[in-house]
Amino acid sequence: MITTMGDTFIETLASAVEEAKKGHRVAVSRTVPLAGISPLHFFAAAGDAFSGERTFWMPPESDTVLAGAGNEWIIDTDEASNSRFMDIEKEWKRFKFIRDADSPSPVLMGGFSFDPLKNSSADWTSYKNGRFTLPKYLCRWERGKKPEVTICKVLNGEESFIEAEADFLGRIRYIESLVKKSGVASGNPAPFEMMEHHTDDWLHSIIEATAAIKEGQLDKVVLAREISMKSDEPIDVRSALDTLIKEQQTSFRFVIENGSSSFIGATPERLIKIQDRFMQSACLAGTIKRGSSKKEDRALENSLLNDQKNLEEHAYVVKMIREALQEHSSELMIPENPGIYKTKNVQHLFTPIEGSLSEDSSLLHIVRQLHPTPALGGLPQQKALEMIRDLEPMERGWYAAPVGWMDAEGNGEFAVAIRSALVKDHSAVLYAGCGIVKDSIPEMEYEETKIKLRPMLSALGGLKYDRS
Ligand SMILES: C=C(O[C@H]1C=CC=C(C(=O)O)[C@@H]1O)C(=O)O
Ligand SMILES: [Mg+2]
Repeated sequence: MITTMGDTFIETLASAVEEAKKGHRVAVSRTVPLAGISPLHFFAAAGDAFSGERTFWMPPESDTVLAGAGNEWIIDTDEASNSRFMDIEKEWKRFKFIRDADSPSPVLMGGFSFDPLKNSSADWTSYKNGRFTLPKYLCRWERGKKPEVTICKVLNGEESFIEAEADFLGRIRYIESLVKKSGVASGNPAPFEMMEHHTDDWLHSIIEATAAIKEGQLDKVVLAREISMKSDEPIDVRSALDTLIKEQQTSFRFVIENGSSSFIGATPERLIKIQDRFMQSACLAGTIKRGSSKKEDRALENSLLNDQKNLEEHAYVVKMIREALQEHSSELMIPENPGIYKTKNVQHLFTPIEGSLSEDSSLLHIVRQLHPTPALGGLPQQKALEMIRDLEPMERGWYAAPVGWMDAEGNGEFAVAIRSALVKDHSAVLYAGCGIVKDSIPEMEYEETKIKLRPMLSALGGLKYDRS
């Protein structure tokens, strides 16, 4: 662990202080090694000083894990139109980033609401229609590299070099103190009460949706429902995250804290990843359960690969993402037929889409263009959104919306926040939805949502629940 500032960083900091005095919005950062601390340990240990200001991102295969603590800066928006995406990008680009040559770019972590035109629930108010944090401390565990932490400070133009230096030294000491803290053991989740809401209305809405589809009003709509949990004790997000890390290894495990709320989930569905102007998206739609033996699992996989209703659900997603990404890439690579993507609880039809990003495009351009894909909204997009507004008895908040991270060099990744829950104090709301096409059968879609609720139910401490 490095305890001094280092000569080159002193120069870097001095020039940052000067730039800030000229009126630039400067983010100065320094990256130091981070030895002996796992992502979960960091998340837990940072809770003492930064509860409500932590973020966590662990993709499938855990290639690059990010954990942030402390809100050094917030970029957020209440904008209800699609310009919310570019508003965030514009604010991010206002920063002048100053860092040592070998230090990676600072990272912004956060996400967007599903539908700004139906987003007034008090539970979600603080999350807004777009909200990102620039963490004070951003830890990074990258496969094949030593873990490190980027300490980031936004200068206000009034600080002297001496003040800025003292502040940085204090932050380096804070990181050292975290490493020494022992990991907090997970307790067993407390007993809880489960409530399922509007089940009959939800089942009826599927009948209405299939009727509208058969009339030709639209091709597909994704309808979601929520269940809520009340516990005798405050819900332990750290322990839920621990379970998701262990049980949901093929999903993006994320936490976005915001004051007393935590949005947590394990979603298998990537929306878009951009690394060095190469983009990767994924179509994930069409679902079947896992088998209890290898043989049964393969049989279920085969039946999903040949099931017309699920293939139709999936094909609309491929069609829309292909058309959207064609505008941002000259050559896209898309397999002709879907494959299978497995999580602990379900199997999905899966089509990856890849290509290089055209010059004038950016990560948030693509997020704006794709959200919501027909895996979360429907087709045509606007008609499906209207139907969701009309038929769903709840507000989605950030459920099924893009969450992720981006750096200052155009790289980043967003997933869609399904298999997720909003946790606050003693209660949690869990969400699950299903792609409805003309042949959807309400009871079967209901069973599908039950399987999709399992990862979060397991993480929060209960696997079973009964319909009320
Ligand atoms: C909307 C959800 O799942 C989507 C993603 C994959 C498969 C889906 C399906 O088969 O219906 C859904 O489109 C959810 O889990 O809440
Ligand atoms: Mg489905």
